[in-house]
Amino acid sequence: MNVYAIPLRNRFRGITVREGMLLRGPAGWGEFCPFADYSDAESVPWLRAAVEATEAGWPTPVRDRVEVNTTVPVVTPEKAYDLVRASGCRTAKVKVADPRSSLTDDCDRVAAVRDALGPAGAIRVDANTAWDVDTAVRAITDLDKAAGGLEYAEQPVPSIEDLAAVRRRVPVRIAADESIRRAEDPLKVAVAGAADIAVLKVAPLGGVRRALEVAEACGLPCVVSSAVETSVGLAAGLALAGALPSLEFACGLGTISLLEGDVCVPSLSPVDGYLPVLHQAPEPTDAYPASAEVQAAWQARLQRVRGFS
Ligand SMILES: O=C(O)CCC(=O)C1=CC=C[C@@H](O)[C@@H]1C(=O)O
Ligand SMILES: [Mg+2]
Repeated sequence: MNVYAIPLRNRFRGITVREGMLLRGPAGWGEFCPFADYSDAESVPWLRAAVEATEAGWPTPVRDRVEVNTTVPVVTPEKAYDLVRASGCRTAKVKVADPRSSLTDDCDRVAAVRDALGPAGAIRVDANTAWDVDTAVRAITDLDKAAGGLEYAEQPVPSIEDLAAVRRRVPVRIAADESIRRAEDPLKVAVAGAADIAVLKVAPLGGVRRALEVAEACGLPCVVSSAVETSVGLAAGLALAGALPSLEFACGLGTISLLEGDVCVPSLSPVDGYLPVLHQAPEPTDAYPASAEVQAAWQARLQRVRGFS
């Protein structure tokens, strides 16, 4: 059992260091890494996903590689341009609506990403629930213009009803992320009608098999996205993307470059915009060990979450 602490290259989701635990079992390695804002109860699916990887392994895939997007944090337009060019990806997901970034900043970042991708590239934005309906309509309209066309806007507003309201008022596709991953029962979320695309993350949904059930239940095209894990957790995301019956859009699994380093050598880093579907997570090294204090805190968290399940 390893506990890692890996600095992020740029602040992302309000964090500057990614921490988590790597667990090993008969089927291989799994990753347990709920973000700090997930309660013990909310972390139960994250543990189930790790245990699926260590005890059961993953279902047989139907494809052997997955196209991925590069993820652009809240950075300057120059940096956004360089990140996209360096990624080799044809799709970029741009974080917007951060408290440290105005709509004009967001439009400038998105325009720089268009320059970097060229006209054939696809740009999606993710507002992580930050807007109300009117703000979302205005912002999506402006961002769509700055991007020369958006592929979709991810979770512009918090509630399903508001997603539906925004969707009726903009010509851009709407994707649901938090509405699914933070729902009490993701199998029962009625996103059809409120969104065009479902974003699925293996860990908060409780594993690859469970995420496949959510995909079937929601009846929407799916995009598999990471929870900014090491290559061990990314392999689980790739197992889901590999097993989905159909996959129309690039997946948000090209996130290893958000971290300063990885526990696996080589890393699951996209080549020419694609990642391979693996049958098991790659073997981690003990790189980026967390301090004794952080290790103890994760051991305690694991025990508490085990007690919940
Ligand atoms: O989807 C991607 O391109 C990368 C993953 C990503 O953006 C996220 C991962 C984990 C937590 C999130 O705040 C964020 C998201 O909201 O999609
Ligand atoms: Mg999102």
